[in-house]
This record gives sequence, structure tokens and C-alpha cells, in this order.
Amino acid sequence: MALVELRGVSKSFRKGDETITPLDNIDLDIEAGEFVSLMGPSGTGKSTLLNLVSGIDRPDSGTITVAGTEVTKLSRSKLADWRAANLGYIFQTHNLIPVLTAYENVELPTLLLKLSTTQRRQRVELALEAVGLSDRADHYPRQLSGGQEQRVGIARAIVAHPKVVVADEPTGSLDTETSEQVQILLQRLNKELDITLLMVTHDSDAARIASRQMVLDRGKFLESEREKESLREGEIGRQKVKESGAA
Ligand SMILES: Nc1ncnc2c1ncn2[C@@H]1O[C@H](COP(=O)(O)OP(=O)(O)OP(=O)(O)O)[C@@H](O)[C@H]1O
Repeated sequence: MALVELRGVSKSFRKGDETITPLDNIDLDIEAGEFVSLMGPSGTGKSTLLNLVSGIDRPDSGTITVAGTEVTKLSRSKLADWRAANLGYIFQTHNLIPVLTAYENVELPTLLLKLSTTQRRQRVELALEAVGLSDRADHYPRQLSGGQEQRVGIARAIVAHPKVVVADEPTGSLDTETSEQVQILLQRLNKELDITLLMVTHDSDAARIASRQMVLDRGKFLESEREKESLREGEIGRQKVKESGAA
């Protein structure tokens, strides 16, 4: 069985009189140790998919199983504990708490786990070390660069040793150089720490660092390389227009 398994998953939302179906009866298998990137036009349901895999939202139909646990069957209270122990979430804007130091921000998810003080400290120190920020442990977010803040966000996502880490446009608000550093870091975490990653991105360079590249469009995953490539080219075109300030 794959580490993440989606079977017949559908999700719709109502917008006024209209029903939109970002995910229409989709299947997905992600094996342990894989790094999967997910691209697709804006509004196609990429974030919706991450929210379902992480149990933040529930599908209308279908099942989602992560590391043998059928997430779709868990009650709301069980889901919170399950998520704390099994799932890491990297946001586009790191969402760090400004009044807490880097160390305290990374420590937060571990407070939901049954760990001794020593175990907790070791986990936080290891996570900060993994992202190369041991020397910034006492710094507050405002004392860090954008790239360093994102690395703290990544340390926070991996500190509980989750089975899966989902990332929603982790390089979306970074400049090119910092974005490349974060991409290298994610690739290292995947290869060296064997962290299974599902990353949504609009950046085709970031998508290429993944071991498998998927594209979602109109409720379905695109299968053929030709379809995927033409969609990616469309994304690059849109990105260039945005960068030139024409949009
Ligand atoms: N809670 C909600 N209530 C109503 N509509 C929603 C909700 N969440 C998402 N949607 C709609 O579902 C569609 C898919 O949204 P989603 O955020 O998953 O897209 P996306 O592919 O991540 O987009 P982007 O690339 O712009 O971030 C959009 O039309 C969005 O407006």
C-alpha cells in the first residue's frame, strides 16, 4: 500500500448558484520517500488537495489513507492528534508567530506530542540543524531574512518527524536566489532524511526538483507529458507577464 492513497476523491464547493468541482473522482498514490510536485492553473484545486490530504478539510466522497490510517474516517478530535504526529505543513508565507523566537516557533507542534523535555529539546535542535539555522535559534522572525523565516517554517514542519510533509507554494514569496536555496533544502530533506513531500507550486523550476511531477487541471490529473508540458508553458508565459508588470 502506498504511503498516501486517494481513491475516488471528489470535492465540490458552492459559489452562489454555481457548483465548482475542483477534484472530480481522483486517485493518487504517493510512495514513502517520494517527492511529488503538483502544478496547475490557479483555482484548479491544488490547495484543496493538500487540505484533504492533511485532514484540514473532508472530501464529499472517496477515501484518503495516510500511512495506513484512513484519515477520512477520523473524528475531528482524533484528527488533530493524528495531524500533529503524522503531518507537516509548509505554507507560502511561513506563518511564524512574531513574539516567539525561531526555537519556540519550531517547538510549537511538539507541545501536542507526548515527549519528555529532553526529547522535545533534541527534536527542535535537530530540526533547526537540518535547515542550517542552529545559530539563529534565539532570533525573532523580524530579525531573520525571508529565506531564513521560510527555513524556520520548514523546521517547524519536520520537527514532529511526520510521515508526510505537504508544502503549498513554499517558494512563492521568495526571490529567485532564496527560492533556489529553499528548493535545494527541500530536495536534501527528501533525499537525506527520507521525508515524503507533496509540494504545490506555480514555479516550473521548483516543480522539476521533485522526483515526480503531476499537473492538475479541471478536476483531473493530466496523464500525458504533452498535455503537462503545454500547461507548464502556459504557466511560464503567465509568470513572465507578471514579472514584466504587464498584468
Ligand atoms: N472553502 C471554500 N469555499 C468555497 N470555495 C472554495 C473553498 N476552498 C476553495 N474553493 C474554491 O475551489 C477552487 C479551488 O481552489 P484552490 O485554492 O484549491 O485552488 P488552487 O489550485 O490551489 O489555486 P491557486 O493556484 O490560485 O492557489 C477555487 O475556485 C476556489 O475558489
